[in-house]
Amino acid sequence: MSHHAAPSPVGRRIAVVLFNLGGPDDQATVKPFLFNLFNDPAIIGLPGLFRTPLANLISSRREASAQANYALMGTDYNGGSPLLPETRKQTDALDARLAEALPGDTVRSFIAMRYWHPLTEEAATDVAAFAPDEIVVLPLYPQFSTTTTRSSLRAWNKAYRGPGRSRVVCCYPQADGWVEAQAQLIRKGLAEIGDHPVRVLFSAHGIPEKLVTKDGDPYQEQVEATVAAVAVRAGLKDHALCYQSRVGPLKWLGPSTPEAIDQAAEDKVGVLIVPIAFVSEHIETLVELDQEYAELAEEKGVHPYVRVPAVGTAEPFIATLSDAVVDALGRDGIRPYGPGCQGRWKACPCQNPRMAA
Ligand SMILES: C=CC1=C(C)c2cc3[nH]c(cc4nc(cc5[nH]c(cc1n2)c(C)c5CCC(=O)O)C(CCC(=O)O)=C4C)c(C)c3C=C
Ligand SMILES: [Fe+2]
Ligand SMILES: [Fe+2]
Repeated sequence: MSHHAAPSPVGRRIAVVLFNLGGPDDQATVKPFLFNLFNDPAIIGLPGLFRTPLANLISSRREASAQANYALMGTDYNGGSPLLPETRKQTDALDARLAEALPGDTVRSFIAMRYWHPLTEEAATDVAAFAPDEIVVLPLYPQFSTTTTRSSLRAWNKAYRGPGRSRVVCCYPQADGWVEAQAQLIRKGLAEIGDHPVRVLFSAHGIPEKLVTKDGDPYQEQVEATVAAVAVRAGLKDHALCYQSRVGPLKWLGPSTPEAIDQAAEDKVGVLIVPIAFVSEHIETLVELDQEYAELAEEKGVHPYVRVPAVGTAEPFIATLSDAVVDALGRDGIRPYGPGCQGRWKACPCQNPRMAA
């Protein structure tokens, strides 16, 4: 780890651009947020002529139930998403760490959300005004997917018209601090549970299966790589991977998280559930995992059902983000951070230019 680099004599201006999905600010912005999501060709792969009316239809149809789900997170978030405030905590921690790691440079993080404010286009304007010498693009998605990181990368490349030399971190599925942060949280969860027989259930956000089989999306491969690394680090005996948040008519990656909970019921084990593709708390952890699936587990007699928090500002995770920035400044192009894929992930953007553009 290289977070105590020598002071830079040049005093560079460095912009770190962090990608995430974004979430509504309040109940009124749930629908336009959903519209932006479903109008993304990375989410619905149809020409705009068909996609845009469909996005209108789906966002209207889902509005009321999505609003109700956002409201379940309580009044702290105005009936909207905690994603932006949680992401700000991470950028504050990252800026503090980078100020130490790169003394003499002026480093600033910018949040670029894909579907709600601060949108990628706004971040691009802010970064241009900062007039950086160097730009490091760093997704808050450890695993690369065409639906998340590539979609944001395309939006960023289209929007950014300012100065600076750019490097892109495509992914960091096995970065040391990321894996360590997960392992620490799991050990703590297991200690709280004590002697009950329990399965560690890694739950990742799903994607349609054909993105992997037909389009070569490396997401599944990279999620599996994270799970393998964390399972070794935490010394797990009984663990499984499943996929949550299925939407729409297509076949998604499986097994689904509800199916995995059924399996735990059959096997008469409790569940320690671990969000493995999200780095902060939001509707998919606070509502789907903590409320919907907790109820399902209760119904099925899966006990205990305990959920590990997302890594958030856990020290080893912020160290990974900071080290990834320092590492990226020392090389060119688009690369993963951490134990490199060394060609193991065929579709990794560093091997496969089609994935990166
Ligand atoms: C690894 C992260 C994510 C992947 C991959 C992803 C793919 C994906 N998502 C949808 C549809 C929805 N996602 C929604 C919310 C949401 N998704 C992610 C992350 C990934 N999505 C996050 C962090 C959030 C939370 C935002 C928040 O407000 O807190 C939603 C809206 C909420 C809901 O109604 O459940 C939808 C819809 C698809 C279709 C997809 C891949 C094709
Ligand atoms: Fe999603
Ligand atoms: Fe790679």
